[in-house]
Amino acid sequence: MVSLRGWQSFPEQLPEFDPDHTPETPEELFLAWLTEAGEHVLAPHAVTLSTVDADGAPDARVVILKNVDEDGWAIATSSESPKGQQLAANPRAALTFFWPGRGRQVRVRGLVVPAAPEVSAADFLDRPPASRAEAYVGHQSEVLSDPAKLVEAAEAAADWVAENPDVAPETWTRYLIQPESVEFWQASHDRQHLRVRYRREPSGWVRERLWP
Ligand SMILES: Cc1cc2nc3c(=O)[nH]c(=O)nc-3n(C[C@H](O)[C@H](O)[C@H](O)COP(=O)(O)O)c2cc1C
Repeated sequence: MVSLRGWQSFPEQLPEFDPDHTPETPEELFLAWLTEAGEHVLAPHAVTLSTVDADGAPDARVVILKNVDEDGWAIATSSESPKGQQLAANPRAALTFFWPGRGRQVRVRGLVVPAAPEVSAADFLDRPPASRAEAYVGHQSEVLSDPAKLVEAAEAAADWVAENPDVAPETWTRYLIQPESVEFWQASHDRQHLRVRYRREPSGWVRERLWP
């Protein structure tokens, strides 16, 4: 039996965070934390996307954050994937970033809207050819009973992309998570972890400290 005790969670030296002096918007603070994390950890833009299926059961997987601006926090995937179908039925999601090397977590909850088709197409065409071909392979999360079929489909997808470099599949979708709340969590070695939540109100963002 592997012992799960005694493993170190965070480095000795944790970054500074002053919860009483935060920017007005969560996007500003997030981008500062993301940039800082990028100097220390791999894939700082990898994020757990949680959705809910038609039976109300939660589901979660890691995706890549593509952008953050006033339109929302962007991720991209196939609308035919399980997560795409879940978002069509229930357009709510959570994003969870965790950067152990910085002792930081960011949690985003909100509504999800698909970006305009031309934005999704631009997202797709911006991908390297191998990533575009990967998307054309399709069948994401279906059972693969014969691995030879994947090799065949990958070759056909690569040929298709080479012959159609300007075409994007209609199913490729950029989704925008529009936050209702964003919480920042900073580990502290005295266990009085610092938490600040931004909550969207009609008048703007409300910032509040949370008990750890
Ligand atoms: C680091 C990392 C990044 C990933 N990025 C994406 C992504 O941006 N889009 C995507 O559809 N899947 C991405 N995946 C794969 C997903 O985690 C998942 O396996 C796949 O999308 C199927 O999810 P679903 O069955 O819930 O739809 C990534 C996986 C990892 C580990």
